[in-house]
Amino acid sequence: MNPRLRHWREAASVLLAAGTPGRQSPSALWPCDYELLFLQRSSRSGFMPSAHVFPGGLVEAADFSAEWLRLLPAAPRCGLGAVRPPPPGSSRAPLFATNRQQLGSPLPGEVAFRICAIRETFEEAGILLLAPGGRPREGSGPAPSLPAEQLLPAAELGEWRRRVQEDPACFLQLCKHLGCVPDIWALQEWSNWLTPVDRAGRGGRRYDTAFYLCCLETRPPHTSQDDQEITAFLWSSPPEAIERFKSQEIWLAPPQFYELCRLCNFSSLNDLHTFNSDRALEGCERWLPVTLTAADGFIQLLPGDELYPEDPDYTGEKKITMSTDKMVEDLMKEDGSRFRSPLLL
Ligand SMILES: Nc1ncnc2c1ncn2[C@@H]1O[C@H](COP(=O)(O)O)[C@@H](OP(=O)(O)O)[C@H]1O
Ligand SMILES: CCC(=O)SCCNC(=O)CCNC(=O)[C@H](O)C(C)(C)COP(=O)(O)O
Ligand SMILES: [Mg+2]
Repeated sequence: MNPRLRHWREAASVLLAAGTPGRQSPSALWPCDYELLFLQRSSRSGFMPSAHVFPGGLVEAADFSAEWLRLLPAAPRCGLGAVRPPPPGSSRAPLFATNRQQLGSPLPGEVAFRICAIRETFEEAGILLLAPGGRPREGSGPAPSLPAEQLLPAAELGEWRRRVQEDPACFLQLCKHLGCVPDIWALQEWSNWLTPVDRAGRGGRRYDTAFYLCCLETRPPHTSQDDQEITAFLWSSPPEAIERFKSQEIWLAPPQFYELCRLCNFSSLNDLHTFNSDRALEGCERWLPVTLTAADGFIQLLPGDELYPEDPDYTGEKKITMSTDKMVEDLMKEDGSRFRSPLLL
């Protein structure tokens, strides 16, 4: 078995952004013309119960099925643009760089992870991110998105959703039935996060998650939680979501919080899309947060932070823990940490 896979379960997640033209921004300080989809996990979940996350989940064998190659365009990487080779001395995040053919998978990882994120978005939120079949979608702007309710009557769509939840292979059957394909071209690489060693879920599970960004040119599509894994949904602009987190109305794990802070650099959906169309060509680094236990709380260190270890313990086998007698606030002053307020873990 690939040693990497012993430690992490491969997963994909999508930051789904939709335009809100004309909507009065709730904060004059933080105007924003788009919202993001958050899903609240069940309180019974074995990993991050009740947290607000982006749609996503484990990659399934069906996401790597050779049958997708009959539906998707025959172009290299199914028409996905090539990511620039990493500069000398650095490497592409292993999740994206792994040679899937050597592992016996006919589909490149960059295609299969996108299919996974799109399938999970349908299962968890009832949103179908599809494009007409046959050839890569044209145009480089935000994705037009086909409204699911125009593709199928609601009852039929609900039945397909139930089938896909039971058997991920049914997602391919649904696409065939509709003459559509997962809109893999609308998903751009955004980031790659490893679950920290000390934050593993029930049974020690840790995830290696590909995060994608998908900007829809339309308003937020019809959304409905599955009432199983997901108990509620929320469309919110990044600054609003941060306010909700600070007031403890919602709880976000550090990766989601960090990504929201990055998104606050963009008040316009078009600017965000344009920025990431270029940035995505650079590929992603794999980030492992490392916990530093302070006298009065915890800090999650990230690559680039002064205190981030040079050789982080990726697997937890070295049993290295980091602790200090200092207070969180003092550490943050010293370190010039990117987080302006302590995270409540
Ligand atoms: N009613 C429910 N309550 C809590 N968790 C649920 C659930 N139905 C499904 N799940 C969990 O949701 C996860 C599936 O997520 P996804 O499809 O996004 O990968 C599984 O978690 P585990 O992986 O912990 O078993 C599954 O057990
Ligand atoms: C304090 C708690 C933490 O810091 S845990 C860090 C959790 N974040 C991650 O592991 C990275 C991103 N993970 C996710 O977005 C989700 O966990 C998921 C999409 C992998 C969930 O998968 P599921 O199969 O349970 O839906
Ligand atoms: Mg999930």
